[in-house]
Amino acid sequence: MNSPILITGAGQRIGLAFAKACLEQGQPVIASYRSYRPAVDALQKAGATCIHADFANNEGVDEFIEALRKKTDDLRAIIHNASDWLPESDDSEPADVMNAMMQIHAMTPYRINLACRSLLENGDSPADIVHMTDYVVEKGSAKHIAYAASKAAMANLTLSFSRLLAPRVKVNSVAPSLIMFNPGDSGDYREKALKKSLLAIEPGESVAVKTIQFILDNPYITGRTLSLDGGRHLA
Ligand SMILES: NC(=O)C1=CN([C@@H]2O[C@H](COP(=O)(O)OP(=O)(O)OC[C@H]3O[C@@H](n4cnc5c(N)ncnc54)[C@H](OP(=O)(O)O)[C@@H]3O)[C@@H](O)[C@H]2O)C=CC1
Ligand SMILES: Nc1nc2c(c(=O)[nH]1)N=C([C@H](O)[C@@H](O)CO)CN2
Repeated sequence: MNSPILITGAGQRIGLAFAKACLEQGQPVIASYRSYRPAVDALQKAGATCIHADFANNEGVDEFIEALRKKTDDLRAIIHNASDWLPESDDSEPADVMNAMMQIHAMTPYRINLACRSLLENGDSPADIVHMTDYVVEKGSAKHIAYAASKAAMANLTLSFSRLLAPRVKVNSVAPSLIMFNPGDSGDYREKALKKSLLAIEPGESVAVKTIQFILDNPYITGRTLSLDGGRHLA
C-alpha cells in the first residue's frame, strides 16, 4: 500500500534527517514545518508533501489536521518530533513556559493521535506512532522543569495510546539525551554535556533515524520507551 509517514517538525535536524531517510527508501512522507527553510523546498523536490503548521495553539493544530486529511486517507506512521526546548528564565512567566511546553509536547500529539486514528487504521499494518520524548523524563531537569514535565506527559501518552490502538497500531517513545548540539552552544557547554554520558559523544541525527526505523520495522514492540542516551544513566 505504501501509506505515507507523517513527521512533525521536519524542517531541520532530526525530523529532517528522518524525512530524508524515508524518501531515500521510497517511503512517502508528509512533513510539517513551522519556519520556512530551503530544506523544506528540498523535501518537496524529493517528493515529500510539506504542510505548514504552528502547533502553539489548538486552532493551529486543528488547521493542520484539516490540511492533512485533505492530503491523505491513510498513514503508515506518525512521528511526533516537533518540540521546543524552553528553559525557565527570569524574563519568562512560568505559566507561559509550562503552557507552551504542554501544548507542543502533550496537547499536540494528543489531538493529532485522536483525530488521525482512522488514517492509521486505514494504512499499512501494523501502523506506528512514535513520540520523541527525552532522557529527562526519568530524572527531571533543574533548568528545563516544564519541558521535562511535558515530555513526561508525552511518555504517558505512549502508554495510553498503545492500550487504545492495539493491535492495529503500535505506540512507542524514543528518549534521547544529547544527539546534536545547537549552533549557539558554547565550547564549555559542549564539553560539560559530552561528559554527562558514558560514551561521551555527539552522535548526530543518524542514531535517532536508526532507532525510529528499528521501531517501525519491529512488529512486537509497543507501549515502550527506547533510551538513546550513550549510557547517561550510569555516568
Ligand atoms: N537534539 C537533541 O540533542 C535532543 C532532541 N530530543 C528530542 O528529539 C526531537 C528532535 O530534536 P531536534 O531535531 O533537536 O528538534 P528541534 O529543536 O530542531 O525542533 C524540531 C522542530 O520542532 C519545530 N517546532 C517547535 N515548536 C513548534 C510549534 N509550536 N509548532 C510547530 N513546530 C514547532 C521547530 O520548527 P521550526 O524550527 O521550523 O520553527 C523545529 O524545526 C525533539 O522532540 C527533541 O525534544 C531530545 C533530547 C535531545
Ligand atoms: N526540541 C529540542 N529538544 C531538546 C534539544 C533540542 O535541541 N531541541 N536538545 C537537548 C539537549 O541535547 C540535551 O539532551 C542535552 O543537553 C534536549 N532536548
